[in-house]
Amino acid sequence: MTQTLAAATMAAYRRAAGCIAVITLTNPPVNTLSYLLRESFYETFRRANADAEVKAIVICGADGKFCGGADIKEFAGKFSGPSLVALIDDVEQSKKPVVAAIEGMALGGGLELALGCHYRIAHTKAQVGFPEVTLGLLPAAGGSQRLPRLITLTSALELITTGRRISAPEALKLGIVDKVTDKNALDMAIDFARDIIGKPLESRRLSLRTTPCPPDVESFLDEALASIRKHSRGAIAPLACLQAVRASVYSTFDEGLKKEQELFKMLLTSGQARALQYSFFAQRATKKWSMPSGATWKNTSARPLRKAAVIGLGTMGRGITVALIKAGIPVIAVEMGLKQLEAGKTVIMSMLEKEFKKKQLTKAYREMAAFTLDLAKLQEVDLVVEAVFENMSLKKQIFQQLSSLCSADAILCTNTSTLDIDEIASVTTTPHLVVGMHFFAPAHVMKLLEVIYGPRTSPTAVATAMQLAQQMEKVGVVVGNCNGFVGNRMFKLYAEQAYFLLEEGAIPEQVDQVLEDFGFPMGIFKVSDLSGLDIEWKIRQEQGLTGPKQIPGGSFRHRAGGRYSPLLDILCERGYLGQKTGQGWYLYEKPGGRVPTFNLWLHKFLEEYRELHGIQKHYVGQDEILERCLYPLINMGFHILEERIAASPEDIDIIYVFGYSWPRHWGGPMFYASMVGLPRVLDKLNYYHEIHPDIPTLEPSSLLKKLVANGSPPIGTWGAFIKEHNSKL
Ligand SMILES: CCC[C@H](O)CC(=O)SCCNC(=O)CCNC(=O)[C@H](O)C(C)(C)COP(=O)([O-])OP(=O)([O-])OC[C@H]1O[C@@H](n2cnc3c(N)ncnc32)[C@H](O)[C@@H]1OP(=O)([O-])[O-]
Repeated sequence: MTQTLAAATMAAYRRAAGCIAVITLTNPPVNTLSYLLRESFYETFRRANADAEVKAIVICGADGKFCGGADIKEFAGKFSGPSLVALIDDVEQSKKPVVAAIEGMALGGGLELALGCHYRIAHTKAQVGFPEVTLGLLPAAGGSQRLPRLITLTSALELITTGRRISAPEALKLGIVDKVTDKNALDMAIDFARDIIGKPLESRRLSLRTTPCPPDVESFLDEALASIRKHSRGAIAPLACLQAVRASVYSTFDEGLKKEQELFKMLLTSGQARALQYSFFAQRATKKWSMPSGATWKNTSARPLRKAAVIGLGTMGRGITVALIKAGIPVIAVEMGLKQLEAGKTVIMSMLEKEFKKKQLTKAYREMAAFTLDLAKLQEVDLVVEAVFENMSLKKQIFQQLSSLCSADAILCTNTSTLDIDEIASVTTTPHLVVGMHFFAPAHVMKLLEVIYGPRTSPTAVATAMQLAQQMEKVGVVVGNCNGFVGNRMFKLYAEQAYFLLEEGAIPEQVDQVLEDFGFPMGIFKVSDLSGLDIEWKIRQEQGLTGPKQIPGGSFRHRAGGRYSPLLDILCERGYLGQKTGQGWYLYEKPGGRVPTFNLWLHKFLEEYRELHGIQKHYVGQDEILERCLYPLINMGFHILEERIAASPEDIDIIYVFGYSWPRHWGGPMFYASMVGLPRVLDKLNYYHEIHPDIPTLEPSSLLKKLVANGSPPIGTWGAFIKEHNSKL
């Protein structure tokens, strides 16, 4: 019965069952309540209300989607047209019963509109929620006042402050919707509307209710405040959401609405809301990948994947196997030795058990995982992910074998985090099918996937990897081939500066505190302890910076053409590898311990180290810690853009938000730079470079200098700027 309506933005009007007006929100692709739709809705709703033959009204959305909320793009401009608050008030005050028929989704303003209706009928597959907080906002069309009046305060607070989207059956349990159907929600809503004609509506108007409260509401709200403060990592929207919900408890509905508006205006003009909304669109933009050859997501098709293989069942290989199986792709998991195979199998099966139990999936996942030592089995797979140690000769050896064992059109992926994709591809007979798939640990949990193309990688291989990312519910970002690609190449400078700061007088606790106050869940030294210092140590060895393969020519504190901090190497040589050995930058109660405590040995060692090397200790303040750690990383981001390794600043930012826990409310490193102001970033880099001329990575990139010289254009125009100036840079 749901009709496909014309693609014009409008609130379409029709009559059903004689006396029911059906208003269809129509604004593809997700029926956002844009200015045009609000204007049209205002007129259409009045028409339905004024028509004496109409006895009840049903509101639905075109193409099986009720409404995706306010149009986020409009937040950046001047507000015009009828306000959503007033429209929803009209709906609630209507003397005729109004029923929302929710299919697809009712999010943000869409759910607020539904809450203004007297009844809500939802399709069982529909989702509802208030995601505003994830955009740095709060539900500001009465949602923060109506929801707590409808359901328990605990649930309302949880949904509004986290932005969690819930299924229709859960919404029914909580009392947000009145009925759920697995048939056509619109048909049901029309029948329902006919049945309630003439019934009293007062009790259905949520604005007339009071918020039901738990007995000791004050301490409940205080506890909620403390918990939000602890978990919000500096984000202001969750706290504003709490304040709005609090107003629903202590104020009248109208006063609450006023408070909601006040808080909304404050949030809207905050940098955090801009950053989060930028991040929303940036995430979607990464799907629209392109390669320098002109190949894009639009003109390239992915290969179908029926079966995959994973080689190497260490931590990464195990996570990747689970991620593939969760995405419905059967996997042949390969190891070189029986012991490793058995160990990998045991862990993978228990991970799968947990995953499938958690999601209550009944799939026969056991049959989707096969374990073998026999590489010949790889003949039957469409894609292989190699996940062995970060060692070039080992990887080359494996790819050579793959090349002769796999079918001629199998996509060959490497999970390297730093190594040259082209060199790996060079040993195969199908270098066009070799592509990097850089997963982040734990691979079955972390959302990011860097998809790396070498100079010979075909668009089909990239499209297939990106398609696979989507199938695994990951955020894929296509990047070019260079040492460390985008994420690790930038991260290296962040870590490096942190070590330099220790040499110059800082302590790990201080550095970590500043980074955590900025919004990282963990400071760099805690992260290093958690992942194990030896990971970086091995990479340094592989790069010839330390160890038996060290390239001659450097000195103790100067290698590879610049300053070098051997602190991490020294700790590793002494066996201080982090949590797993009970000591690293911090001290732990035992090997495998999780709680970092003050490491007296390290503090003494740092003093001795400075003395031995004649390093003048200086006071390292908060600003210096933040600027020294973040600005060189950002500077490398500009190099990466300039070299076209990343196609846009959005790609870099999404890599950082999803792969490196960059606080989302700061948008990502490149957006953060634009917020701080490019001239400031440039000045500070110049300043630090002058003080530390032996750290070449502090020297500002030519792109940064050029952008500043051209008046620091907005981030959205950097792509065009780079294209235009690339030849001159
Ligand atoms: C006073 C106001 C108060 C109110 O409380 C505030 C709000 O409501 S705040 C809003 C609260 N609402 C939200 O936060 C909901 C945000 N939206 C979503 O979560 C998902 O888009 C949704 C689940 C709806 C569909 O998922 P899916 O099927 O995977 O599809 P997709 O994700 O790929 O999107 C398709 C295209 O639509 C675009 N677009 C989407 N929504 C919006 C929007 N609101 N605006 C603008 N554009 C939007 C999106 O950019 C993309 O464009 P493109 O050019 O094709 O790349």
